[in-house]
Amino acid sequence: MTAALDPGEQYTDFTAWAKENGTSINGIAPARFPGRGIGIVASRNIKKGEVLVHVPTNSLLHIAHPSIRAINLPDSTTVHARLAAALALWYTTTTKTTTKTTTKTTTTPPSSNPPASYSPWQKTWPTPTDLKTTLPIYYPEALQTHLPPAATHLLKQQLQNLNRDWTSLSPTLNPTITKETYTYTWLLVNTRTFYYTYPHLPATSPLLPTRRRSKLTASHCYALCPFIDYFNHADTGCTPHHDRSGYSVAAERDYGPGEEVCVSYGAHSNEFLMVEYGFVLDCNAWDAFLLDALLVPLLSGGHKEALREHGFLGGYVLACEAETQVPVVCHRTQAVLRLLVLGSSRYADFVSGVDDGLGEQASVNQYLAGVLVKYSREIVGILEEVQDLDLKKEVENDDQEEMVEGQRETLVKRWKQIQDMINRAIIALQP
Ligand SMILES: C[S@@+](CC[C@H](N)C(=O)[O-])C[C@H]1O[C@@H](n2cnc3c(N)ncnc32)[C@H](O)[C@@H]1O
Repeated sequence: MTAALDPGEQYTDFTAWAKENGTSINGIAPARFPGRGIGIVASRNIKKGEVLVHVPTNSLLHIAHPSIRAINLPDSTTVHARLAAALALWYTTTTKTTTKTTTKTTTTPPSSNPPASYSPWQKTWPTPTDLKTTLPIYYPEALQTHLPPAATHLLKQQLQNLNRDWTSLSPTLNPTITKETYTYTWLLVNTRTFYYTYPHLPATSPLLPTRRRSKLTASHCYALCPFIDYFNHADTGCTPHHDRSGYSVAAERDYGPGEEVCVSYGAHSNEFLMVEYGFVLDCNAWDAFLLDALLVPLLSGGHKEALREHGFLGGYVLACEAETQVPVVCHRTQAVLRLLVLGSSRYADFVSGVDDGLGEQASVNQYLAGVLVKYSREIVGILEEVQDLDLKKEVENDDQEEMVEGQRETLVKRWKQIQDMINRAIIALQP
């Protein structure tokens, strides 16, 4: 069990503020966990099923909140962009006032900003440096170019989304908001929002991002939840719940005093956690490695056409059996391997269910083992390259050097996890 440390005075103030605003906190407190920032610790014995925290609807921050609605932004602005713009306005106003006046640290943001009374919460957000230390979007290019393939793809998408939001909003934003500040608040939204379907609003409401609840997609369903945003992630943790009354978290098992209580952000692989949240878990039942970068280059144009027709092009997953940690490949991978090894007619029999494909499993396994052995050798080279990179030339001072060394450590850790998964799969594929 990792020791929980006193998080500091601003967290005591924040907890008092949350309670004053109707949040009920039961048997837990914020604490600092080395390597994980702030998390939530059990302050007494907790029984499975106990509600640990409830944040009332009027303390949640989402785009239907009056303070966010008051900010005049183009209709086409995404929910993510809208929240990030609000936090950027708020952050810029507060930090500007704070630096100008040494004696007065509070500020009254313009009426379009979230209420000044939110400032005890804001003071507990991770700093820009905290995010720079962990998130691959801030890695130097030398490290970014060595990300595993699925992480590279996720980072590209993240950058596209950020740039789309910034490009559409920057002409209308207050000029004091720089791209750097907007990137920071956009990433705060990315790492701290919870899934929210606006249950306090009627099913058809002009305040819903799609006017009708039935039309909502995941990209519309974001809310910031003060206090609940201090739960760190574990692969099996408490599941946050929301309804008309607000957001809550109940214990999914018993906890002892001093134990960290985590929620699950979802069934995410370590590559997803790394790009979206800036960490990888040592033990992750949902971890997986995408084999697309290994298998797709082996396909001919005709192969790709056939796979596309059946909806089987890409998405080839190597995962681990949750209980035994034995590597397993998904059905799509079994299909593409049959196409590569046995040809189109046997592949067609397999995908149509005429043939269960078990008769040729040994030769299919052998083929995949060969592909994985080759990749395992490549990983040895990638690890050497990453460890030998001269990152000193990427930095300006000792603090930044420490930061990039931490980034390198996470990247090396992830590659070693992939190497381990691949090597275990090679063994499991042997006859
Ligand atoms: C919703 S916030 C949780 C509170 C956060 N630790 C803080 O200090 O404000 C999500 C962020 O917490 C960190 N985090 C969450 N779970 C983690 C874990 N299991 N290990 C390391 N960092 C974690 C990551 O930086 C992530 O982006």
